[in-house]
Amino acid sequence: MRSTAVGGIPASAAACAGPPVSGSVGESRTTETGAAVSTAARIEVAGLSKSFGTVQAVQDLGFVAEPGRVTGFLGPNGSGKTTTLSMLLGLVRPDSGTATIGGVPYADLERPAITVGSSLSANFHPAHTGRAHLDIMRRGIGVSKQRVDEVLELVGIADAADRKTGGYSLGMRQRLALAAALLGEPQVILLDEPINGLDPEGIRWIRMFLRHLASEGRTVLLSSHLLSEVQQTVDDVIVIRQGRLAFAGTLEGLRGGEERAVLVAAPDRQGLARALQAVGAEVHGLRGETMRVTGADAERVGLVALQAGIPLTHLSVEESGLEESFLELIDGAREPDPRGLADGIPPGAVQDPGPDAASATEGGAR
Ligand SMILES: Nc1ncnc2c1ncn2[C@@H]1O[C@H](COP(=O)(O)OP(=O)(O)OP(=O)(O)O)[C@@H](O)[C@H]1O
Repeated sequence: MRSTAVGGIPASAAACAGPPVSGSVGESRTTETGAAVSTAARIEVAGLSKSFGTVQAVQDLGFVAEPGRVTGFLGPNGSGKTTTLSMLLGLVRPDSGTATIGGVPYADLERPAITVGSSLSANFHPAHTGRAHLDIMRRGIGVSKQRVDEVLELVGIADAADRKTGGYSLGMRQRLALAAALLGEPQVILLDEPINGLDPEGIRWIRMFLRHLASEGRTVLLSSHLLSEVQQTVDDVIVIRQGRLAFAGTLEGLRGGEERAVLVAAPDRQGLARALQAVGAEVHGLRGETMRVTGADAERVGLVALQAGIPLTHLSVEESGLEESFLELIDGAREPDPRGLADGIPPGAVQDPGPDAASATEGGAR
């Protein structure tokens, strides 16, 4: 079957549907679009630590990334994201702790390259064409030649398939890395900085694409050092700082659950302020021509103005303090949020560290 794509998104869920995940069976639920979700594709990291010489790259890290959701794995440069992803993929052996997929370490998965797709070690030979690169990879994991054409279509680089990757732009390389990750139709997709280097159209495309993959019940985990880069894509966020968990939970949780103020402007500011205070709202003064109001949502503010006969020239909800919360977490000004942490790590997520958590080479995260 050759997949048809509309705006880069597969026309049907079947276009990218993959085989069931090997490993533990687990409970099942459905996504908002009705796709089946199995905990067999859940990523769980518990008590994970890794040092390189004197550098403690990852320290007692624990989080869960759920199937059917896009999870952003965020932290500044050098905070341990790649090391963690490498441990999940069995490329780096943890000093302690576990990193599992459906409860099973990568190296023990029945068909690891089919269960998990990753862009982590995306190294393209500059003299190879995109198609040749994918063809070598598909032989390694044992999928059909036809699948190469399918993934080239899916990621929108079919036209460049027979050009050498040495001439690819960064955006094209990102798409090729994603194509490689999708070759085995995996239920779990790990992407290292997939948005970096994409143009605005590419960013819009990858956001829709990743959301589509999650809507099919897949687990999508993507790293980034910029919240702004991923905040329109992710459902959940994991923030790490100096190798330690700083936050795990939903975007709303990261925002801190704080009320978002309403910004309102009217020629009769005094009258509007009085009318709002009369219903218990707080008026916090002016931002230019605009008043900042809490204790009433935008609908209520509009209604109060209408009832007072005061025409409005502006009514909006204040931008959230999401970026500020994130920056405070990563520069250490905000303490790790126990509410967020509890959100992200269900009871029982912590497991005994197993000596065989990774069997592969001690190659390092780079
Ligand atoms: N193979 C290695 N040998 C020595 N130190 C390493 C190795 N891999 C990673 N480190 C160190 O571990 C720390 C975490 O690095 P890591 O690459 O995991 O961070 P990161 O969050 O992915 O950073 P970036 O966003 O810059 O890619 C850094 O101090 C890094 O220098």
